Amino acid sequence: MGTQNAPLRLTDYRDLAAGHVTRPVWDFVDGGSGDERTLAANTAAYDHRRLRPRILTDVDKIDTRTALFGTPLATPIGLAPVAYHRLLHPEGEVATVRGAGAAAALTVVGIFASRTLEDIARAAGGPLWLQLYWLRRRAVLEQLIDRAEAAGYEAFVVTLDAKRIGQRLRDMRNGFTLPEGVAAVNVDPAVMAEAHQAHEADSAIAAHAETSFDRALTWDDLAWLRARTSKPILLKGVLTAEDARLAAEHGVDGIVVSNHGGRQLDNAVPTIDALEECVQAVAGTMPVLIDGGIRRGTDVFTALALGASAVLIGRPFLWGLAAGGAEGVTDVLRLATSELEHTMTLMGTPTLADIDRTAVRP
Ligand SMILES: Cc1cc2nc3c(=O)[nH]c(=O)nc-3n(C[C@H](O)[C@H](O)[C@H](O)COP(=O)(O)O)c2cc1C
Ligand SMILES: O=C(O)C(=O)c1ccccc1
Repeated sequence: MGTQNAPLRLTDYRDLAAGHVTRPVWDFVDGGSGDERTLAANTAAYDHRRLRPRILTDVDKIDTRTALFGTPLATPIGLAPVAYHRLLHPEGEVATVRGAGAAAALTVVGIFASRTLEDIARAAGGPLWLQLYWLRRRAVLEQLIDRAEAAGYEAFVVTLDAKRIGQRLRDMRNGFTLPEGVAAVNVDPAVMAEAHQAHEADSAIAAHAETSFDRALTWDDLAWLRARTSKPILLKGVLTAEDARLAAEHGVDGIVVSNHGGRQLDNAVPTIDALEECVQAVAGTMPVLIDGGIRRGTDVFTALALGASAVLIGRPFLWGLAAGGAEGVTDVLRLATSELEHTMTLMGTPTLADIDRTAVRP
């Protein structure tokens, strides 16, 4: 009676979303790089993790609240930075943050957002962070940092696993280009125009990175960013203990264990398998977030048990956005959080602080 198609799990939103976007947009969102091995491995790596539930603990009340850098969050599940939300919904990032706000969840807005940082901030009901790619034109970065701070963005996430854009065969075959009216409106148009001229033949996405990203960047350059903001800085795309340790040594405030949702280096390690060595390397000195392949409350739980402070979801919220705009995003976040609550109840861990390494079989 009309409820047969009601989504009961995050992946049900995938089916709903498919009918709302064109084939090239679907492929851009759904696809990964190379043979999509890491894309598949991110979710598969959760399949064989086994949980160790405890009995006779008081789970009458379940509490998923947490905080990052002093900002309270209703849920440890936030939204990963994604370019061009207007590919999925006419309101784009404005709808996304309205939806996230209704769930009091964190949104990491992408540098290639398709709405202005200020419009997004006005629509937001929850905390916002801004993701940056390290553009060769540092003046553009500087301007973005100032604008973001003025608009109330609370932290910066620098994505470092995209020195070049991964070899995304689906986009190459589709000759993927941005539809009319979808653009990276926060980045100096000159940066984008340069990219366009230089690499007309590539997918529109690969073209950006080819000319505008700074591939010569090293650890020493982080001092430049550190000097430009007193807000927390997180590095996204860390997959090894070595780099987690270097991040801690270079004065950043957090890391995001990520392989870019299997869209960059194919055969990169699944993120849940990389998490523990990164957590050990920073030894409690900073929050460690993780993204990639999280599709279930049990996946969120596993990541928290292995030491993550919070998790980010990418494609699942895009499915919600495509299928139902702001409400769809809220629904996805609520469903994921209620699955986490369900897992916490059955695991015997009433608060996030009760979840530890012993909850997952080695
Ligand atoms: C369509 C799409 C666009 C993305 N754009 C960006 C981006 O601009 N910057 C970034 O740091 N990560 C980007 N990502 C990667 C996400 O931040 C995140 O790492 C990934 O989606 C997590 O995996 P999941 O989709 O399996 O949850 C993008 C991912 C997707 C699916
Ligand atoms: O598609 C992506 O994953 C991504 O990170 C990106 C990079 C450059 C421009 C647009 C998106």
